[in-house]
Order: sequence, then structure tokens, then C-alpha cells
Amino acid sequence: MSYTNETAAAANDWVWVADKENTFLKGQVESVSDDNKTYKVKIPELQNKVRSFKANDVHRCNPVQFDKCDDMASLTHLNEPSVVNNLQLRYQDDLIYTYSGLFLVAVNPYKRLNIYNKDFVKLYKNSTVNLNDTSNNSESDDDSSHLTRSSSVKPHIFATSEEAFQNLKTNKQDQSILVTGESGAGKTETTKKVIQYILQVSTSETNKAASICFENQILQANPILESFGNATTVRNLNSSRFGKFIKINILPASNELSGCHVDWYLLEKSRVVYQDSKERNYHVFYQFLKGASDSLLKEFDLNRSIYDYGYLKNTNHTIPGINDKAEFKLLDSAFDIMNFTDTDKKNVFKILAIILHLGNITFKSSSDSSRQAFLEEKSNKVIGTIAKLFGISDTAFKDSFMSSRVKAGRDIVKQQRTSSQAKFALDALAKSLYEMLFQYLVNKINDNFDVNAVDAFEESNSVGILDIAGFEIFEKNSFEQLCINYTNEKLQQFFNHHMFVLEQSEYLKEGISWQYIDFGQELKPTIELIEGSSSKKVSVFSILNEECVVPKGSDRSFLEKLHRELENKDKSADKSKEKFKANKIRDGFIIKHYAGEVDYNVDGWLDKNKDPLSNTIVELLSNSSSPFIQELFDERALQHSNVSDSPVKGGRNNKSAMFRTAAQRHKQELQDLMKQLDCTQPHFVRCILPNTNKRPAEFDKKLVLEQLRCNGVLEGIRIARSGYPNKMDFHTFAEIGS
Ligand SMILES: Nc1ncnc2c1ncn2[C@@H]1O[C@H](COP(=O)(O)OP(=O)(O)OP(=O)(O)O)[C@@H](O)[C@H]1O
Repeated sequence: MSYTNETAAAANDWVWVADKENTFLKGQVESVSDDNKTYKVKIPELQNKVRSFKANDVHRCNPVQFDKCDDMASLTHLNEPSVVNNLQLRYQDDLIYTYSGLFLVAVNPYKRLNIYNKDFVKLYKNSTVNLNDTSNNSESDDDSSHLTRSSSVKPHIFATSEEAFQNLKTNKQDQSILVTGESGAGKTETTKKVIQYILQVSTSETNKAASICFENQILQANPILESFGNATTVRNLNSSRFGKFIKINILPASNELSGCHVDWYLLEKSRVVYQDSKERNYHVFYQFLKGASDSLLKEFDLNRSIYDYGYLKNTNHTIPGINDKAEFKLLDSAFDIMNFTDTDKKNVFKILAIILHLGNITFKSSSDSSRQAFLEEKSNKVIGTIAKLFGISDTAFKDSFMSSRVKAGRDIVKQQRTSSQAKFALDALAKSLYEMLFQYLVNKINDNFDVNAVDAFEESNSVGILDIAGFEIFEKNSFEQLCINYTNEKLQQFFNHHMFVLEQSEYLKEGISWQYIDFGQELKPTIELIEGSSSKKVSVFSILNEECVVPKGSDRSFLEKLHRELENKDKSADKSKEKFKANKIRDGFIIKHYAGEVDYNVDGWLDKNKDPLSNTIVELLSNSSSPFIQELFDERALQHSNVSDSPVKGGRNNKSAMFRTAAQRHKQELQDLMKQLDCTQPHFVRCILPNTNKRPAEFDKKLVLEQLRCNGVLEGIRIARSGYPNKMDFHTFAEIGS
């Protein structure tokens, strides 16, 4: 990437040069070719060897007074190596937070730093400065104040939290803090720090008891979300496998906490039935089996050995530093604090037990030519246990996954499934149940906050913290990556547009005539390619949804249609088509995202997008004799009917027909999120993974650079530089001029 306003280097200048092994090295320019295209540079780290470089691979170093600078936007020479070098120098001194214009960059320290205690809260409390202060000579008519972080305190997540809190109080406007980054980069820890800070500065003096009780509840929602939504992965021992948006409501007049609400996105439900080697299922399964009482386990026909369960037995059972038994105790008390009754808790554990048993239904390898599924002998007992827990009959349950109903002309006929089809149906049920359980838990947490909401009649404002995975480019990219990359594309668009609005208002305030480009528009073609628009009906999602309902639709027919409809063969002016490329060699397609080209493979996309549950099983369970199971499936059916284009027909038993595809659901949820974010004043945090070994003090420059390219930090710099890159307040300008 090159930066338009970067000044070219001359002889004797110190520069950064590209280097395969070290990412970049420092050197001194010996000479520049007449056409300014080639540089000869002497490199001390390579025994003063002189090497030739193309101009694009040579970037000027900053004067030493800029070393470890707090805000990288102030660097004289703003280029990739300078940004990475500044972060590295700071990281070595445990300065993990750095500003880059509107971004707060946070590099994971992988060690406890003593920078989050009460003294630090005190330091940052009331530390913002008012940009509209008259002493700043601003002639703005705008009567809202803009409180921003002060340069007298060091960059910190508390400074960003304080900025949000003060703007909420002063302008009575909702705030958002958007935290993104790779897995293990520190998003969840950062989110917790924001919550910790907001809770500490917003505690009301007048209603202290109520406030502390509420604070406790907000903090206790976390163990529940982590037990059910986090798992050990290769990257992170406690990885959140879902995105969340936590809104903390505050009464601006009294600073009192008044409520809280959690929304969640993209739970990785495949983990319930399958985990990569060295990874685990969701924490709660291990906590439950290790920590529950003997009588509770007996009630659900479970025993303690993790090796006895198909969905757990191939996973790492013990993780150093994680005590599942102790965590179960914490979960149990979190349930109590969140007002879950004993019956509620039993219902939750019952679903976990059903899922564990579902993984134990196994099939004989079939020798018969029909390839019809045959159960292993011991599975009949498991089926009996599951049916009892579900509150349905054994035979009806067995029938629901051993056979399917297919349309033959006007009739519906029963067809026996093969063992892999039956296993697929069972796994689908386990995954859906887990997702429904997660939804139930979040609903219950939110209901509890609503009941405890302080002074519901007074208007409150919120600080919303979004903790969501950043852009993903893996070796193999599937539907899940498309959803997360599409989300990040939208969030980047939101950032670019926000920056545009801010810059534009600056120029207007100063009376500068300037045609500023809305960089948010640059992302539109990619977003439209994925989700479609009123003018562009055909998109990746629309084709995928269509293939899920047409007879004989398959991953292959989906891919063929994508190539047919979206490839820009006629070189039309359709900008979104420029963002699409077929990849015939790898059975997939390529999308040009802002963060780079991503190669998607379409294996399994139709199954991932469709309702994984058959009508038969939904009907069966919504008529269960267990009120909880019935309610769970009623809830699901209601969700479907709310968004369905067609009205509910045929009453209760027809509810399963109202399903939304995963793509439709995610598109809708994202639209709702963006609508909420649009009404907030946003703040942006980018978490950075410094190494893949989870080690303190290790800084992998290449890894960091890749993240800065993907997470919009370098994009932000590019945009800033396309306007007036350096801004000076009036006094300084006058001083320099005189
Ligand atoms: N500010 C911090 N101070 C100390 N340790 C930290 C900090 N941030 C992150 N860590 C360490 O890094 C680990 C991973 O962080 P975290 O779980 O927040 O990552 P994440 O970005 O939320 O990952 P995922 O997307 O997988 O959930 C933490 O468990 C902790 O050990």
C-alpha cells in the first residue's frame, strides 16, 4: 500500500526497506536513480550491505522524537513500517494502547498489567476535553459539545470509555464502542475493561444498594455467556464463539445505571458436534459433567466420564489453567444471581443432557444394497432416554430421524434414511437445540435486566459495546467466513462514513471549500454483491436462498448459478460484478473484500443455510409433554412466523414452514445492528494479536502488519491522508506563522 502524501526520500535519509525475513529493516539511502524509481540503501543490520530497492518498497523513517508516540496520526512520515515500528517500541515498554487517529489500537500483552485498578479509574475519570470550548476559537453554531480524550493522559481503554461516558452525559446521545480483532487478540478482555470502567464511574451515590445489585448482575451475566458461548481453541483457551453487543443504559441526569441488554450474533454451532483436534466443545459440557451433583447426573442418566460421550470424547478434556469443576460452581451462582429458578436450571441441564445423549446414537455399517440405516443395539436405550427427557414417544422420535417424508406426486411417502442421513439429522437437532438454548439464556438474562431496570419512565441513554470477530482469511473459507467478512465490510463502511462526516464537518466549520470523498461508498459494491439491494436483486445471498428452495438444488448448482449470474463476462458497468471472480479450480468463487481477496469454497453451503430441522421433528417437539421443550419450539416457530413473508397457515403444526435461512437471518440482524449504530456516536478499538504462541513480549511484525491491513487501521490512515493530513489548532498555526 502506498500513501499519497508521503514525501520521497533523498540521499542520506534514513528509510525503512522491505525485507522478506524481517518484514522491513532500517537503512540509509546511498543514492537515488535519476528517474527516482530505484534506491540504493545501506543496511546496518546486514553488515552495512548496500541493496537496491524499488521506490514503493522504501519509506522514510520518522525523526527520533516521534519514537513511541501516543498517536500515530501525528507521525511526519505515515507509512506501514513506521506504524508497526511504533507499536513494537511501545509494546516493549508495556505501552499496549496507542491511538491511530480515530482508532485505539490495543496489543494483547499476554500478561497481567497493573493498569486497570481504582487509581487508573480515578486518573481517567473526567479527563476529557471539550473541543467546542470557546478558548479553542471555534466558530461553530453547533450547540452540542464534543468531548474528546485529553493528550495529558496516556492512551488507554479507560480513556475511550471515559470519552463515551462523558459524551453520553453531556449530549444525551447513545454511544457505541466497536471492538474487533482476530481470535485471541483481546476483544473480550477489552470489553470487560469497558464494562468495569462504566460501572465504576456510573454508580449512583443516592441509590447505592440498587446500583451495586445491578452492577453485580451485569458482571454475572458474563460467566453464563462464557460457559455456553466460549470454548478452548488452538488460538485461545477461552475463545468466544459468538459476537455480542452489550448495551448499558445510564440515566444522564444522575449517572445511574438503569438497564442492560445483550444481543448476540453468529454462534458457532457446528462446534457442538465436531471439534478440530486440540480444541474443545463448549466449556459448559465439561463443567456440567465434572461439577454437577451425582443426583443431578443420575436424573438425566449421565455419568461423569467425558470419554463416554460421542460429542466430547475426541477432545482435550483438561486444559491447564481451566478448572471446570470450580467454573461450574461459578456458573451455578451466576444463575442464582440472575434469578434462574431451580426449575429453570434443571431445564437448561436437561437440554445439555439431551445433546450429550444425541451424540451417542450410533449406526451399524450397512452391508445391504439399500444402504438403509440400522441402529446399533445400545442406541435403543439411548433413544428411550432422549424421548423421555424430550417428553415424546420413543417410536415417534426414532421415526423422526430414521426416515424422512418426501413428496411423490400428490402424496407424501415415508422413505428410510441412510445412516449418514440419519446421523446428519441427529447432529442438526443437537446444533439447533444448543442454539435455541443459547437464545433462551440470553432472553432470560435480558428479561432479568428489564425487571430490575431502574426508573423505567426516565429517558436513558446507552453505551453499547460491540465485541465481534474481525476479518477472516483462512486456508479454507466457508459460509461462516462469508458472514463474518460481510459483517466487517459493513462495519468498515460505517467507520469510513463516520470519518467522512467528521472531516466534512471540520471543513464546513472552518469554511474550507473541499470536495471530500465518502469512502463509505467504496465498499458498497462488495456489500451489494453479497446482500443485494433494491436495484440489485441478484446477489450471493439471493442465489443461495433460491437454491435452498428449488427442487434438486445442490452446492454444485449453487456454484454454477453464481458463476452464470455474477461473473462479469460482458464487462458491464455493474461495480459489484467487478468484486466477483469465479474460481473453477477450487470449486468456489473469489470476493474482493477491502481487506483482500478471499477464496470461498461452497462445500456444504446449502445445508448450512437451510433450516436444519425437519418439519417432523419440529412438529413433534412443539407437542412435547414437557412445557419447557414445547415453549422452546414455540419460540422458534414464532420467530419464523414473525419474519415470514406469508402469513401463518394451518395453525400450530405448520410453524416449521416459516423458516428463515441463515443468510436471511444474519442480513436482518446486521441491518438491525447497523440501524442502532447509526444513532450512536461511535468509538473504535482494534485489538491486535502480537504472536501466535500466547507469549508476552513477543512481537511478530508480519502478523501485526497483516492485522493492521485487515482491520482498517491502515485504511483509516489512507483516508485521513486524502483530506488535509495534518491539522493544527489556530494558536499553534498563528505562532508558526508569526
Ligand atoms: N488487556 C489484557 N491484559 C492481560 N491479558 C490479556 C489482555 N487482553 C487479552 N489478554 C490475554 O489474551 C487472552 C485472549 O484474549 P480474549 O479472550 O479477550 O481474546 P478475543 O479477541 O476475545 O478472542 P476470541 O475471538 O477467540 O474470543 C486472554 O485470555 C488473556 O489471557
